[in-house]
Amino acid sequence: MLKQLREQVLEANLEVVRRGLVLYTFGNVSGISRADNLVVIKPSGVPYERMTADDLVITDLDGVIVWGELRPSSDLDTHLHLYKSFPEIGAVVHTHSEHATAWAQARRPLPPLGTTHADYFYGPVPITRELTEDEIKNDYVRATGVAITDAFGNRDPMEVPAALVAGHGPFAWGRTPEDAVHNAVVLEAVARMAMYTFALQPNARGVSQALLDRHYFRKHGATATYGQVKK
Ligand SMILES: O=C(CO)[C@@H](O)[C@H](O)COP(=O)(O)O
Repeated sequence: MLKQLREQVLEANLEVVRRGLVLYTFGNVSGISRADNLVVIKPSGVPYERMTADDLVITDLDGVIVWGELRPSSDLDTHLHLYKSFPEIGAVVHTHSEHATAWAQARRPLPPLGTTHADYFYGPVPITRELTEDEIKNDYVRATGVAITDAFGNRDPMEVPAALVAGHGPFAWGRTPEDAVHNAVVLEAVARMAMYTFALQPNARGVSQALLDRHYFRKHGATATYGQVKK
């Protein structure tokens, strides 16, 4: 079932390890078939070096397992909430990559300090609110997704395809599993650069709106000019 998507999701899970974003079994990647309303996600706690496309789990948007032998990732309900709230996304990546997690633990949004950030994220990467005790006790995983969507309000999640979950770590997303991993890798890089920047200059300021616009829209949207014209 959904063999091609399972292979893409497996490859994305392996790529976050190769890129140094994931230790042991931390983190998880999923992808959705919008045509079928089915989600393919990593199994919980299975070492990446042993994982195959047959170990992945397929669920519906209510989390009911429709294919697979193993238990799905323990973060499944966060992924499902993001798919239901952000209809344009096709994949979700969660890691505990060190620099992005440091910002999440510091409860600080990640400001756009330079053009590397502006090429991918049209403004600050938001930090979520603290969850209530009730949310933590009764529904932590889904509430994590709700806190992410609360942090976006009316902002377009495709313009800033990531969020930092307070006291936890980063989530990133994209149109495909490959695209979502790319965003997670860049998020970690800009989080690291921002830490160095503040170490060197504690009063560092963000890029101007003009520079943010120039860099973001050269790569995204109808006016994009970056790269090659597709033939
Ligand atoms: O953030 C967490 C747990 O809070 C996860 O990243 C786990 O560390 C990985 O869980 P599985 O996806 O293997 O269930």
